[in-house]
Amino acid sequence: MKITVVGAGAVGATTADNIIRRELAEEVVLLDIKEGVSEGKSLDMYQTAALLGFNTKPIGSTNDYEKTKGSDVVVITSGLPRKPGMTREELIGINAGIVKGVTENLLKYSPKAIVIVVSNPMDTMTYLALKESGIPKKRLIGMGGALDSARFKTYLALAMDVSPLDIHGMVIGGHGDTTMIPLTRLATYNGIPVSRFLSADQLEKVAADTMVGGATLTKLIGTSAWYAPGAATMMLVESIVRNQKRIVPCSVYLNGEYGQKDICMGVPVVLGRSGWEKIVNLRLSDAEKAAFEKSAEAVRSMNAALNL
Ligand SMILES: NC(=O)c1ccc[n+]([C@@H]2O[C@H](COP(=O)([O-])OP(=O)(O)OC[C@H]3O[C@@H](n4cnc5c(N)ncnc54)[C@H](O)[C@@H]3O)[C@@H](O)[C@H]2O)c1
Ligand SMILES: O=C(O)C[C@H](O)C(=O)O
Repeated sequence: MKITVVGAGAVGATTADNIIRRELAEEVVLLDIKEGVSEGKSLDMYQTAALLGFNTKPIGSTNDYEKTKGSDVVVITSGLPRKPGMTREELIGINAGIVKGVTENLLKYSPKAIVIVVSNPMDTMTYLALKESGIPKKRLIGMGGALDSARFKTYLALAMDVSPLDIHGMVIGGHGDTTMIPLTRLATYNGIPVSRFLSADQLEKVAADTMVGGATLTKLIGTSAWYAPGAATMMLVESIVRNQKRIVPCSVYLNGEYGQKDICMGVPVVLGRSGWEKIVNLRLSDAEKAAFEKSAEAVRSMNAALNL
């Protein structure tokens, strides 16, 4: 198994680090345009092997795609992160060009790879990667819902003062401050609805905090987050390479599912060795359906800005 991560910045390096620690491949290539950075970070990571005990080898590459040849899974994290006060959508101008070029290069050397898009605005970058590359839809996955769901579970666990491990819940819709849909109605504490433990006001606050989870961290840190994004991306890679068939909300191309066509946005999918294997059809309430439609409208208007 060979995995490539493009972008050796905060998210890319953290993703690669998590992947090698869990030995999800024999080789992990980390590629960046900045001279020496991916080589340096890869060597630094490999120097933890003797301390942490793993055998996966990280390989750095300064923009040399030959080294990525034959990758089974490729992850795209290259692109600008937002600064405090910005929306993810404001990154579209610069990141569209980066994602387009990187996708082309990756598929030239790894035409059969499963592609995971992380760069923001993620749903639109996933759509762009699909339209520009023509890659089969089941091999293209946008990472956002896994992270948003982890934040949702964390805020629920904090409000209930319990372990996040015992919380189950999903966030679907777009990966934007106003487009996410935390599915509070379906969230449980080991199978027991969370509404048995938290008031409607508390649940509303958890949902609101989840939606601005990325913005909150960006304001605190000065740039966007990387620990949970890197772990969430690794979790997608793990479900794919170990064929775990986990159900994870991911941004995938919809062709009528959830009432939407020709758009990539977050819905629960089963992730296995061939990519996303099927879309799980949740029975949404009328309010959730309306929120999904509103979210799709916003994602669609962002896609229109690509002028494809
Ligand atoms: N989808 C999500 O849930 C999620 C979560 C966190 C971050 N993000 C997004 O991921 C992206 C990266 O965030 P970050 O914090 O790692 O940023 P960063 O600035 O730390 O790293 C980005 C890296 O991309 C590299 N890069 C730029 N153009 C490139 C190219 N053409 N080829 C190869 N590498 C190139 C840069 O040199 C830099 O090292 C941002 O767009 C951010 O908004 C998405
Ligand atoms: O918030 C951001 O801009 C980065 C990422 O999408 C996140 O949710 O952490």
